[in-house]
Amino acid sequence: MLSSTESRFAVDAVCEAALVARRVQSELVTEALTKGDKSPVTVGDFAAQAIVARRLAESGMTVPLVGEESAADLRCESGAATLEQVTHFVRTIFPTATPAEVCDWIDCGAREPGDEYWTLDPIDGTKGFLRGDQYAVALALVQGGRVMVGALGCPELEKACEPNRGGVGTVLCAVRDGGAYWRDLDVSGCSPSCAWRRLQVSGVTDPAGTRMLRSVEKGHTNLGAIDHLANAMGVTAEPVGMDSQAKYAVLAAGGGEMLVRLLSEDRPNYREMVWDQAAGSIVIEEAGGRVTDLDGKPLDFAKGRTLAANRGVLATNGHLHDAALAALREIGA
Ligand SMILES: Nc1ncnc2c1ncn2[C@@H]1O[C@H](COP(=O)(O)O)[C@@H](OP(=O)(O)O)[C@H]1O
Ligand SMILES: [Mg+2]
Ligand SMILES: [Mg+2]
Ligand SMILES: [Mg+2]
Repeated sequence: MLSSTESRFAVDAVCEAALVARRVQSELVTEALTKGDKSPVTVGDFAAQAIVARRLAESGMTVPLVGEESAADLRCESGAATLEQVTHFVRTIFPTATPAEVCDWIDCGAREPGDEYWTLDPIDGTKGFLRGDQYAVALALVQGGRVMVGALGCPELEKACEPNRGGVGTVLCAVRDGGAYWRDLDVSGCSPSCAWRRLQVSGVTDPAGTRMLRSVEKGHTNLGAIDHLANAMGVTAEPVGMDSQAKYAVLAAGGGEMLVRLLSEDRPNYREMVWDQAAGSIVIEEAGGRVTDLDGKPLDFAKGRTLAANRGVLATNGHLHDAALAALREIGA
């Protein structure tokens, strides 16, 4: 099942980082810095990237890491206080870590994607994290432009199959041609639910019965066009807003049939980042679903840090994919 070196590494790393992120969320939820693209980054994002990068270096795997965050802003004087906070949380895992080491570990993620790479979103859904909603630690191994292993740590997802908050959180892992599985995130008490359970997408085939999942942030998608799409498909249920790749987990577990990332009106030329899609897409595919861009093309992870050859993302339980692509064409999305 999930016995390869790579899948065991991915699960252990996302669990460790997700539990630290959860600790940051309970003790210190605040926007630490604003990045060049005006997006927020928190102590949790930096700490999670430092921890996963350090674990990868220790693992002996020589595959480069492509991570979302960089330590450049922590290395300046204005970032010193944030760096101190980040170091405090990294020391809960690596007690002797120094601020300089923490910066170096974070910057291990600055590598360019080649034929083989790990890609990390240390906190996907940072805006959800700041609001106290869903977020995920997402880690995936890409080879030859295809995702081969993916793991998602979702501290606020109670069960994979429902979009509800709470509980001990959820971890998911998928291996190409090996299936997708989930279990509780925090198994420190190791109850019976620390066993892996197979993920299977929903069997719904009638487009009218589609439960749609979408971003909460209107700047990350196009809410008006999602409503048009729902009308074109005859969907009756209101789309459910959820931050992060936690919504990919819900789709993979059969708690929804479709998720769509439409291009926002203010950034129509936006291209998805590899770490925002890699882990979530293999989890859905290995649960029996289908993932393409808005034109029906497969996601191509061999084009650098972005999915430069793809426009947006459409993921479904497979049964509804062609109907969704037809509706996307009909509304001109
Ligand atoms: N204009 C845009 N269109 C689509 N996605 C965007 C975007 N601006 C930022 N994002 C991405 O949307 C991700 C969150 O997705 P969602 O809205 O589904 O939670 C962010 O990940 P981070 O939170 O890791 O930065 C960010 O990379
Ligand atoms: Mg971000
Ligand atoms: Mg992200
Ligand atoms: Mg992120």
